[in-house]
Amino acid sequence: MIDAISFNDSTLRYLDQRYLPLREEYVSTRNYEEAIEAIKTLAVRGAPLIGVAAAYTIILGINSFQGTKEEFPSFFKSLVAEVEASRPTAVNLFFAAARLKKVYAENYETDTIEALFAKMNTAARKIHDDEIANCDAMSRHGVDQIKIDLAHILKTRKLNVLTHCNTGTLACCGTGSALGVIRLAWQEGLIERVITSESRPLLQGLRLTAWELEHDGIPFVSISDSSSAFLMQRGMIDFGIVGADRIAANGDTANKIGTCAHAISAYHHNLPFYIAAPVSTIDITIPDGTHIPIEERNADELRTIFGTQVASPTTPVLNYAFDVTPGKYLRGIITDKEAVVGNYITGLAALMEE
Ligand SMILES: CSC[C@H]1O[C@H](OP(=O)(O)O)[C@H](O)[C@@H]1O
Repeated sequence: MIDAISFNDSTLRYLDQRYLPLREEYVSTRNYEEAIEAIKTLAVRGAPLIGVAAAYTIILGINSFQGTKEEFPSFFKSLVAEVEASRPTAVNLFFAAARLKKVYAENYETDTIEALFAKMNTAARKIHDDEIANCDAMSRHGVDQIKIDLAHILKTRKLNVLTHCNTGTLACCGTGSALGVIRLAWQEGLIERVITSESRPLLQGLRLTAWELEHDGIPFVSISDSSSAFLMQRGMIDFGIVGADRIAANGDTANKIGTCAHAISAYHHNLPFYIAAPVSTIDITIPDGTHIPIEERNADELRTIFGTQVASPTTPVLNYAFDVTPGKYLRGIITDKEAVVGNYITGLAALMEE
């Protein structure tokens, strides 16, 4: 499997996704500020992987601490705040920070600094291990749901699936969320072809998902984001499945910009459209998608294409990195615990109580 991120010998190592597929460049760092910059610039990206990167970044930070035990609380508080400010939408980042803050709160008074740091290291590694395991569980639940919902097509042929952005190993550490479902469905002989939309402006679909699918030998074709409705109209897409950055209690889901258009088109053509995301992406504290903070990114991400100026430097731009798909457009939300279909308010609440 692709080695997207690892942490050994107090060193964070990651595959810099900004240069894929043309360059496979690994970076190793012990500097937490460099790690924060890697999250901000999408050198590492993808909601689950951002959570893992955030956890390891906090470990790099505490490893750099030189003060006394009494000085640690204020250092730790500002360190976590810096990490949490790196990207606002993917709730996994905050989930990971909360896990480490919990270790701190439960052990600071009683432990030595060394013992506390060892427990935080263990917690960070567990977040990583859990995200890898989540992929396998999500894939199983997702394929089982597809076999139910698309049985009428599977009687006579394999399926063509649309996916958006990148939700594979580069985003999830394991086999992937939506791409993990697609990978397992391919292994089980259910997939004819994957259609991956480019995912402007940073082209996670055209660059990263294409690279992962090519790596696996899975047949695919890349399309412009605006092509999906036309392909659905022509019967070239049987269902869609994408990842998520934050899922509200009612199933409204924030994901890469462009997702909502795909979902509405699928709904119009009566095609199933799924979200695949670990439970660590569900934010049960917010009732609906209007409460999800949507990251706005630098205008030059639109005005240029990987360093080449394509629009006037003064062109006004709106560059939202995510949009929110209302739950009513979703056939199901596939998680590592189960596939939630139908009433998301009760289904997601029940999931969080398990
Ligand atoms: C399973 S990754 C979830 C999510 O993360 C991506 O965003 P980004 O590339 O900006 O980190 C995209 O929204 C994926 O669907």
